[in-house]
Amino acid sequence: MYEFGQQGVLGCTLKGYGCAGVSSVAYGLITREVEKVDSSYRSAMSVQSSLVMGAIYNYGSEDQKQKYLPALAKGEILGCFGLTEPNHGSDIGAMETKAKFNAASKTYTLNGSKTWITHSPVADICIVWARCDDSKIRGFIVDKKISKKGLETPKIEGKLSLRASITGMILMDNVEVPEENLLPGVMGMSGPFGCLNNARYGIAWGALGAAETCLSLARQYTLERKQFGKPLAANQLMQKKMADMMTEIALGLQACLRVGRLKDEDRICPEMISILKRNNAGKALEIARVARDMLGGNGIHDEYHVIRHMINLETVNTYEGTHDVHALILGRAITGLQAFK
Ligand SMILES: Cc1cc2nc3c(=O)[nH]c(=O)nc-3n(C[C@H](O)[C@H](O)[C@H](O)COP(=O)(O)OP(=O)(O)OC[C@H]3O[C@@H](n4cnc5c(N)ncnc54)[C@H](O)[C@@H]3O)c2cc1C
Repeated sequence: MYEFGQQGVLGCTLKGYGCAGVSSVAYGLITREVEKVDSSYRSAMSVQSSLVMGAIYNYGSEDQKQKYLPALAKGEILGCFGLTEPNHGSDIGAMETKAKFNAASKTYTLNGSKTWITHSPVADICIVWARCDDSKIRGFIVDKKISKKGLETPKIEGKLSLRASITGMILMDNVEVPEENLLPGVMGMSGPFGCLNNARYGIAWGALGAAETCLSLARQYTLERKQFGKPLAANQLMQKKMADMMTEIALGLQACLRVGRLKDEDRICPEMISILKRNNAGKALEIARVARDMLGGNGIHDEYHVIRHMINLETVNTYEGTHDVHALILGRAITGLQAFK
């Protein structure tokens, strides 16, 4: 993360606080390049940039911004974003984590658990979303230095996808958070969803980066590998597979470019992001699966990398709104009927 910080890519669309202030298209191009290497690295960048820095930048007080954003931008401290709970993933609006205000001590007491949280075991701060006494969802900066008592962030073991990214839980048993660590600028689900929208946009670009790597590896492999006396790539079937892959990648990138430009003009709606995230993550996963097959037995070996991308993309297709939940969001927009409530 420190190296990302040195390169200026963390929170790079934000203005001030040591951030680069580049366009959404530039941010997308960076996530694409990073995910060509591994989806875990892009996840690290997305969480720190969109989910943690984005939350503080958009909803934080000036003091919170001054205190946390420059250090997060340099990668000197690490953040995580605690939204998903053991009993609530897609239906996160029903979250159970509670925040109770104590007028005497001017603190909030947090109780509940979050799971599948990228970086929670190693994060310095956790953005935690919780339900307050008035039933409204609010965001908190849980600073591990300040709110130690009752806070645990165990690692989730046994993960076969995004193996270069550490994932854990956030367990809160009467954790005291000072009032000044409440994010004052937002109330309700628009808080977490605003952050997720930006992260999903980056994922849409990034997933195609992983797909591009899979196409490139499959191309190289089938050019070199000979069966039936000629390179595998000389077969029409192989060429059609690669033509389909390239077509989906090219169309997906064009859509990212268009939405990125609209985003910079503040002319997007969340459904545009749902189309992009759902299409590009789903298509990238399909491309990775086909590429894996094109490498035959070698395709399952980590030395050839395709299966690593494929298994990573299983997560990319699931987190930040599953493929099917984005379909339901689009279905609601098309019909006016909500199928998931
Ligand atoms: C590696 C990894 C990292 C993650 N990082 C973070 C993080 O940093 N912060 C965070 O808060 N979360 C994180 N997540 C959690 C992620 O966002 C959730 O896994 C995701 O939202 C899905 O929730 P769930 O796992 O509870 O699945 P569920 O919601 O239980 O869904 C299970 C299946 O049911 C389907 N489904 C759900 N509802 C409906 C419906 N109404 N109709 C039809 N089908 C439905 C889903 O599409 C899915 O196929 C991470 C997850 C992973 C795997």
